[in-house]
Amino acid sequence: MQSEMNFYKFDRAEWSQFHSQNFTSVTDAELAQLRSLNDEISLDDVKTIYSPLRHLIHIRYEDYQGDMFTLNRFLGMQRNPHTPFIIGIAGSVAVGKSTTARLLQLLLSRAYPDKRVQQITTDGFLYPNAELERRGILDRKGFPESYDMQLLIHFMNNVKNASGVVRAPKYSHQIYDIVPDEYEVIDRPDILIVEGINVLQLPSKQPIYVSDYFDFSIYVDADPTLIEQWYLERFGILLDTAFTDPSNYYYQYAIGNRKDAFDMARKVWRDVNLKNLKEYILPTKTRADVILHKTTGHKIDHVALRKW
Ligand SMILES: Nc1ncnc2c1ncn2[C@@H]1O[C@H](COP(=O)(O)OP(=O)(O)OP(=O)(O)O)[C@@H](O)[C@H]1O
Ligand SMILES: CC(C)(CO)[C@@H](O)C(=O)NCCC(=O)O
Repeated sequence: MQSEMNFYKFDRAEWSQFHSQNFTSVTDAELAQLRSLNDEISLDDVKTIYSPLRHLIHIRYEDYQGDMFTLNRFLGMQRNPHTPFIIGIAGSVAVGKSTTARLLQLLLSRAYPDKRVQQITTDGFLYPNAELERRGILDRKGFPESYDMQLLIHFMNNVKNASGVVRAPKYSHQIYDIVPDEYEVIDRPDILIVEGINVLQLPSKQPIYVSDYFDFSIYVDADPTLIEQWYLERFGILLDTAFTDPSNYYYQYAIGNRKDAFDMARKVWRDVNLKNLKEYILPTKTRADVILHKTTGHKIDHVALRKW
């Protein structure tokens, strides 16, 4: 907790007070849509936690647009370049970053029907397995050296410069690799949500951080014992869906002994993802603007807001 000394801390009841009087709260239709996104999401969290969070993002987005306007006025530019507002979401493997990103995308799309809100994960910037193998780091997937950071920075730069449609490589958990010749397309969004374990990390060689492109950032936090449980639950789901597909990375595990498969997953959690969390991900927590702390059942019990 000492490491979060530059944060205001709120429990659920306190945080829920930060609703705006003049900004619509989450509607029943939105709640229904969120249910279809992930039927485990607590609708109470959406009202209590995400609605005030959306309000905070709304204020920051307005300020950002004001700053862009001021800059253009100084530069004597006639037209506002379409520079997107970028939100970063960091946290451990399997803590729920992509679920949080999808939830925010939906809530922000609803708040701004005439704006384009897109989402992307940095998983696509991992080197393909063949390249990881060539470098002798296949067992370091997710660690800083397993990402093509130069490509990621280049991507962020193109998105921020609004230079047109930008493509990003695509990662698949099913094949456990980069999908050849398939891309995510980022098409001049007004708001882009970038989610990944590495988004608040400092660069090893590059002069610029991924977070230099962020206008707002969130860290999703939880006790590692709980995250391990979520990781294993998701592993179970991956196994259940791999049975019928021999091209699925998990197929051999799916048709084999289930206990052996889970023993293997527990080992990968301990030796790769937990290690990565402790060494490289957790130290980035206090760089975020907001920390969402989750407890059992993914319920958010605390929110921390950066003071300065
Ligand atoms: N708010 C939530 N409520 C219920 N279940 C959730 C919630 N967030 C995440 N989960 C579940 O937890 C697991 C991990 O979530 P998710 O895939 O979003 O994590 P992630 O941080 O994006 O992981 P990775 O970095 O490996 O891609 C999934 O099985 C997901 O369904
Ligand atoms: C793709 C990442 C790195 C991040 O999402 C992660 O899901 C992963 O695959 N980690 C490597 C170890 C493992 O198989 O869980």
